Amino acid sequence: MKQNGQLFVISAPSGAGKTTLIQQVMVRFPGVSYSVSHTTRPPRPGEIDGKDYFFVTEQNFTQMIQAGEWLEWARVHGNYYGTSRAFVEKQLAAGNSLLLDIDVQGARQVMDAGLDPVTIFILPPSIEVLRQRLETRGTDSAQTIALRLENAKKEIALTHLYKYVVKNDDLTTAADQLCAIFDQEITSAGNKRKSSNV
Ligand SMILES: Nc1ncnc2c1ncn2[C@@H]1O[C@H](COP(=O)(O)OP(=O)(O)OP(=O)(O)O)[C@@H](O)[C@H]1O
Ligand SMILES: Nc1nc2c(ncn2[C@@H]2O[C@H](COP(=O)(O)O)[C@@H](O)[C@H]2O)c(=O)[nH]1
Repeated sequence: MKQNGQLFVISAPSGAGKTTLIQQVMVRFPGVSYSVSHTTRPPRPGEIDGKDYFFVTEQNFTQMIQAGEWLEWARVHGNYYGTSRAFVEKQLAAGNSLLLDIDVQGARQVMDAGLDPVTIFILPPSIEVLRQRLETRGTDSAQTIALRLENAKKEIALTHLYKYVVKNDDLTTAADQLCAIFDQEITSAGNKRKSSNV
């Protein structure tokens, strides 16, 4: 596949703050588009179909697995999530850069797909802080929070797979660090393109 755009992959345990941080990156880097995932999870209050996720049935999702339509997919915290292969390939071939907010299982599939992603893991200050953030957000049941915290420990054990790790303790500091990574990677890809054109 011809690839001119850059692919950024961000993963984090649920509640670490990646959605909050990604919103800040999107404002500061309008040339990078957010890849809207598909999920079988029910929408949270305020979530919009087509903006936050494409909300699909389990039947639709599994049909798309069989048809090979996912670039990556995974069962995360009891629901299916996936990224459309056609969407990503079309955007990258058109020279557009994309940001994927996906879990560790999906990130591993993208790392193996030959798309040379810039991989970033957002780390919470501690499991206790993660619990407080999920409880304060108030979007998940106690049972869901317990499951997400258990999964967080397994995800944090895999941070070594990522090129960058950003700890989200103070929000402004973490957002600045994340933006510095985007700045550096976009500049470096631009320099590579220039030198290959000489
Ligand atoms: N640095 C921070 N300090 C304090 N609270 C924060 C910080 N970053 C995010 N939060 C809050 O923590 C909660 C979880 O953040 P957010 O929804 O962005 O997490 P997430 O990683 O996207 O979770 P999920 O994967 O479940 O969607 C939110 O209520 C958010 O406002
Ligand atoms: N493998 C994939 N993981 C995804 C995708 N979209 C989101 N996610 C991850 O799922 C969890 C839970 O998200 P939530 O919105 O239900 O809190 C989180 O880690 C996301 O990063 C995807 O397309 N593929």
